[in-house]
Amino acid sequence: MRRLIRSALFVPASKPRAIEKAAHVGADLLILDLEDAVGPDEKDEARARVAEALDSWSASGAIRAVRVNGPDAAWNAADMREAARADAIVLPKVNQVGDLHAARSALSAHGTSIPIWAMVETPLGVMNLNGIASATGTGLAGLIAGTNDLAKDLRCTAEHGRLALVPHLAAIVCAARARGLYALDGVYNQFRDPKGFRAEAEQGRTLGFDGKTLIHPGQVDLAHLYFGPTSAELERAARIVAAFADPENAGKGVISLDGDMVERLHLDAARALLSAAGDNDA
Ligand SMILES: CC(C)(COP(=O)(O)OP(=O)(O)OC[C@H]1O[C@@H](n2cnc3c(N)ncnc32)[C@H](O)[C@@H]1OP(=O)(O)O)[C@@H](O)C(=O)NCCC(=O)NCCSC(=O)C[C@H](O)C(=O)O
Ligand SMILES: [Mg+2]
Repeated sequence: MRRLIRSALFVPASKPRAIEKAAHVGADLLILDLEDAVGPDEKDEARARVAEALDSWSASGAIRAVRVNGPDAAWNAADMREAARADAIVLPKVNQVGDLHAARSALSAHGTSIPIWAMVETPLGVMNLNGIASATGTGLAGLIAGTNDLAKDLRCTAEHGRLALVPHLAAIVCAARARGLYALDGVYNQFRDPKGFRAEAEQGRTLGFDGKTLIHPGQVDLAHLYFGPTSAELERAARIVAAFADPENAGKGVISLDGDMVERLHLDAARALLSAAGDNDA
């Protein structure tokens, strides 16, 4: 059963202090960024830090990923070589399924089959979601909404509870769910505004995202709070499992629990939740 990924912290590879700090912040996924957080003049120095940064995160318990510069960038080939050391790779601005096949080939040439996370952050990427999400043979693990780039390219504003982005976010979740992939929400830029973060995290959870991408360590605990599971959800799941295990309910398709109708699909969801929570505790 798959583990929970509630928090995915971007860590600029150009910031040694942030790399050091990231090892201890408790994020489920750490994304060492070689792309937008790193200025053009810092790229080579940042890339040279990848191996050491990944090593320094090996005891963190997090999945360690590297976000490379996109296939059109001059830095891409060198980035791919270093990223092949990670547990996973994050590809920015995925426009079509061919981008995933190209990345898979490059990673194979470096002798690795690490999972790929695709950032959906262009109008073309949203339009091609079906094909992108169907590319599970490329080792695709999840979709990540890139809300800053998407808002820029759509020329929409990120106001009114992300009104203009919501249809695209829902499409990303739907594509991920249809193919059994993770779906992670975009970042919240106002990193000193916990109230605004809470509202956006709640919205992301409501839309069905598994977790949220983050830019600051102060956002990790809040992401875990919103992308749960809460202790009440865990207790409820345990009660559902226990109820179906009761010999009185043996073979039943539907039972009554605390005034609710509970079906076997709820039992499956309860088992998945308990298993994922157990994996993260391990
Ligand atoms: C946003 C920041 C530039 C703010 O930096 P700063 O003002 O220095 O923050 P603090 O002083 O509050 O930092 C406190 C300590 O925390 C460490 N820190 C800060 N950020 C991180 C981090 N991301 N990971 C790990 N540690 C971090 C500082 O080093 C301080 O440590 P200490 O000295 O011990 O107290 C900064 O937070 C930042 O650079 N964040 C990441 C920005 C980033 O990665 N951007 C690119 C990814 S987002 C994106 O591209 C999304 C997508 O593509 C889209 O299109 O939407
Ligand atoms: Mg982006």
